[in-house]
Amino acid sequence: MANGMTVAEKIFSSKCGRTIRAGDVVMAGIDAAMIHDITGPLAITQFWEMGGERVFDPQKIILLFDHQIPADSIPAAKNHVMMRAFAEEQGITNYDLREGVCHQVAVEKGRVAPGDIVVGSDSHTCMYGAVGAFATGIGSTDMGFALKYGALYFRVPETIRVDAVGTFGRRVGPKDLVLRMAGDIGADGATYRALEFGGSAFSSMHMAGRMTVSNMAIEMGGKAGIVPPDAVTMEYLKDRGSFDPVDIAPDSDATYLEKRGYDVTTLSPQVAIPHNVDNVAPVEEVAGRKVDQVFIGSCTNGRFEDMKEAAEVLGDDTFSEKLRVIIIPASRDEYLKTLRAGLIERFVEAGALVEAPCCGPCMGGAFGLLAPGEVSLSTSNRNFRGRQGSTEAEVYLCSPATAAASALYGEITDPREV
Ligand SMILES: CC(C)[C@H](C(=O)O)[C@@H](O)C(=O)O
Ligand code: SF4
Repeated sequence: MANGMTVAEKIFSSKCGRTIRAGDVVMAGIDAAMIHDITGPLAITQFWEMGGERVFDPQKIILLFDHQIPADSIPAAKNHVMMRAFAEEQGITNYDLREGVCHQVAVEKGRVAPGDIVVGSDSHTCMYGAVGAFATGIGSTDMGFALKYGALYFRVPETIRVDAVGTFGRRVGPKDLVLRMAGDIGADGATYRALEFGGSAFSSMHMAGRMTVSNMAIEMGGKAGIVPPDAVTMEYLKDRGSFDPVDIAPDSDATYLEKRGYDVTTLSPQVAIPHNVDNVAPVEEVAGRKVDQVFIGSCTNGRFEDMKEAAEVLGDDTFSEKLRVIIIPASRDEYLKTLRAGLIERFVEAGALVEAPCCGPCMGGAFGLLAPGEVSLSTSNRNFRGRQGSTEAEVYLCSPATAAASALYGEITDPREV
């Protein structure tokens, strides 16, 4: 039997100071805990109900506002007031009303380090696996406990290893790869497993792409989605904080529950078809379907690289008048990069509604809701019934390139043909 360890086993072993294997149940310390404007108030209430007076470490709590910012209702505004009062009372300084989507901000501000164990009261917390953290979403009761004690019980997950080799073709990229994975693994195929990503296609992938892939681990049921840290990770993190080097590279003889391989050279743009994230087909199969709204943004695909990908497809053209195009860089930093590159002007000129950093229409909470019968094409991560408004509406998921190409014609379009 192999004796080597996976990244997840290495992270837990290093945190617990002894050998930890998949299947072990351990109480592990938390390096960071993230709450946002929707789940934060619930977690804070749980914290109080557990007799919480002071949080375990104000420096390790991250508090962000993104789902309903600016407030779209009086209850949302009250939540914001409660969250701010909590931050001030507890001396939490890692909080900001203006920065953007929680996951993007947590990573770009250097709040998460390789080898960390991080929890967030949001399912896409798994995105921090892109910098080599074991990061996972938890419920509000667990978060109340984590805020108070700074530790939680974990059952260390078994790992599914996914290797990708090859070079992406023109206008094909990480989102197409992760949609294909979701199609193959299934929406519950990795339930309570860690996904560990590797291979040459990952080594040469920018951090934005790694974040896209790790972000969607939960869409396969994954507890975590980890890209072992390498030179690309350290380069990304170098100006964002000081990080101790950690040796968490998986062993060559690590025990995996399953191994999967992809050659991205032959991958075509992929689309998730309503109403399941694993109902995935190559774009050719759905090309021509009429679209009423295109959304380019979210924690999945709201980074500058995504904006650039969309802008390259747009070129000097104009978006179709037959649909609404909503573009939202995921954070203030990503917005500024997009602005300074002249892309905001280009998008607005082309007819897009460019909004300030927030979750936007991703989960149909704040704005950009769909009417019955309407069709959305979105670079976000979920397309279940009712996700972006009416339960009678349809949501397709795709890459920024496919979204931009489709926005040009008002129908699902293969970006390689633009
Ligand atoms: C509101 C929050 C609990 C939710 C999540 O956990 O993912 C949201 O961010 C989403 O994408 O559906
Ligand atoms: S952008 Fe979408 S998926 Fe990401 S945290 Fe916000 S609502 Fe959730």
